[in-house]
Amino acid sequence: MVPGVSGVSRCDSELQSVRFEAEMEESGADGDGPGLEVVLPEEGRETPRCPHGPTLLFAKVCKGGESSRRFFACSACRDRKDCNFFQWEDEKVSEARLQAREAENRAKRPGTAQQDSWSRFVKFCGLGAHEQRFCLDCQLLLLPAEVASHAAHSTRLVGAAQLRRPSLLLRPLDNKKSQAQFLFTERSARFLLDALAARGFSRLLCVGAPRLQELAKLRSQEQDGALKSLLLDIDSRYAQFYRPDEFCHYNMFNHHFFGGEASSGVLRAFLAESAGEKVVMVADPPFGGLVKPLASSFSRISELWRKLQPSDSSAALIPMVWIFPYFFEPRILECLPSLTMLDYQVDYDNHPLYKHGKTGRKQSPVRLFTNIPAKDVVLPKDEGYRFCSVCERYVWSLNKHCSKCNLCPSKDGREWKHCSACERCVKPSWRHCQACGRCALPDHPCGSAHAARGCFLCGSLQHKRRACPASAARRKNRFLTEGQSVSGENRAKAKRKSGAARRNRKLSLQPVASAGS
Ligand SMILES: C[S@@+](CC[C@H](N)C(=O)[O-])C[C@H]1O[C@@H](n2cnc3c(N)ncnc32)[C@H](O)[C@@H]1O
Ligand SMILES: [Zn+2]
Ligand SMILES: [Zn+2]
Ligand SMILES: [Zn+2]
Ligand SMILES: [Zn+2]
Ligand SMILES: [Zn+2]
Ligand SMILES: [Zn+2]
Repeated sequence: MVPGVSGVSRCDSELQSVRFEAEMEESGADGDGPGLEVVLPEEGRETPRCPHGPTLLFAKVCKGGESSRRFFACSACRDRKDCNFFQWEDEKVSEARLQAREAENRAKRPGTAQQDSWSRFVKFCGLGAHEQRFCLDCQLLLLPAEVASHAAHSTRLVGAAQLRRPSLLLRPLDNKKSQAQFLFTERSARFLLDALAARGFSRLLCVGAPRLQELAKLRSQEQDGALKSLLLDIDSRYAQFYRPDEFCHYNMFNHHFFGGEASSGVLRAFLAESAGEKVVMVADPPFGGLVKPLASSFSRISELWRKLQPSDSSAALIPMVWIFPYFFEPRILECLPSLTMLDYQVDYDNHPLYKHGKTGRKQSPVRLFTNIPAKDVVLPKDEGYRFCSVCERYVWSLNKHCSKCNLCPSKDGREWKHCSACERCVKPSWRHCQACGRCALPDHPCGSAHAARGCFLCGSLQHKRRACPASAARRKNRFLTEGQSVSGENRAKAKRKSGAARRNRKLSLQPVASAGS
């Protein structure tokens, strides 16, 4: 059976959404407003399942804090083509439909167990050089008996070097033709590995970071296996290249292991063996904005790690590096307050925009969020980073320390300037507007409702939605909420029913994080 490439669809709209967020951020919009929210249920409450594991519960937040009829949808796929699961929260589902759904979930579950993939790989490695064929159409290493059935496909010979670099061999996942599976440049991957090795970490848990895993493995082979790594990723093509203890087919939006107990046991064993060895998690999720479900999964990994540590361990979170755009900083810190954002700009080989060395808008917006003390993560001087002894962290060259704010204020890599009226540093393109009483872009809609916009829920100008007491009360209800965009016919139906389809289409590109300014 051909290992399926299970739906990784969040990424295509990510590029759009990241661009849009950058624009929104530039315009000073803060991302508060009406939107779809993910509601993480109380522990123990089961949600219906799609082929990608437990679904998430979505609610549309309306003005006044009311939320509309809630529905379940796929946690991993944004595109209906990849997963069209839809169910109203209060919908009664017939036994027949439940059974049909079960059958569909089973059928769509990738059929190749990790162990089978590994024995195929061992067989493949034992073949002669002229027999080692990879099918480009099916993205599959072919055993001799399978070659005939791929005769009409494009295939190529692969050697040991390619087998060690699956991220170069496999086509980066995309959908709607935009590049989606953004792979680290050698510069960024090498920096991460060096920085973590310098802190004494010898076990690397790569969540959604296949290239980091393969470079860690190569490095380990050069260093007598000193570095151990485990990859958790939804892209099951990687199963072809790794031992069962090196890869788990995993959904990071709901902490779901497609391989069941056997697979979650691999993570447990990896974390358990780490007693005495320092383990670090590096996660590079798609930039879609599901911060709270991600934080929840990372917290569950942390919980497992903590239980396996010697009893004197009091750390709440596993040492981690969460790689995400800087404008998600408020959202990430709201969920995991022990993380700090570092100035290091992560760049990607196959990203059309964000390349190292560019300036202004072309700089990568992707940063590291970590609970490793910032002063211990040495950012490379030759790339333009320096140490700020007041802030006790390494910062980007243009991030100048402001003595009035007493910090290095820049988030986006540009040099920010202090506004004495606002009593804070702002982006270089902003000007202080007397009418609005705050800094904004020169062409902002001055004095309009937009400029003076207060809390979306209660209308107060004193706070934004996230700080609204109404919103806090909702959270007290032991639900976590999260801005999220959803697409798909069924979901669009839900929006139309609530009379907001047009507005929400706009919202599907709306930032869920504030600009951090
Ligand atoms: C932005 S790419 C990061 C790749 C990383 N920069 C590297 O070079 O190793 C996102 C990764 O997350 C994976 N991914 C996407 N959705 C996922 C999900 N729901 N659960 C787990 N992994 C997912 C993708 O397959 C991809 O490998
Ligand atoms: Zn699904
Ligand atoms: Zn094929
Ligand atoms: Zn400083
Ligand atoms: Zn300042
Ligand atoms: Zn100002
Ligand atoms: Zn104004």
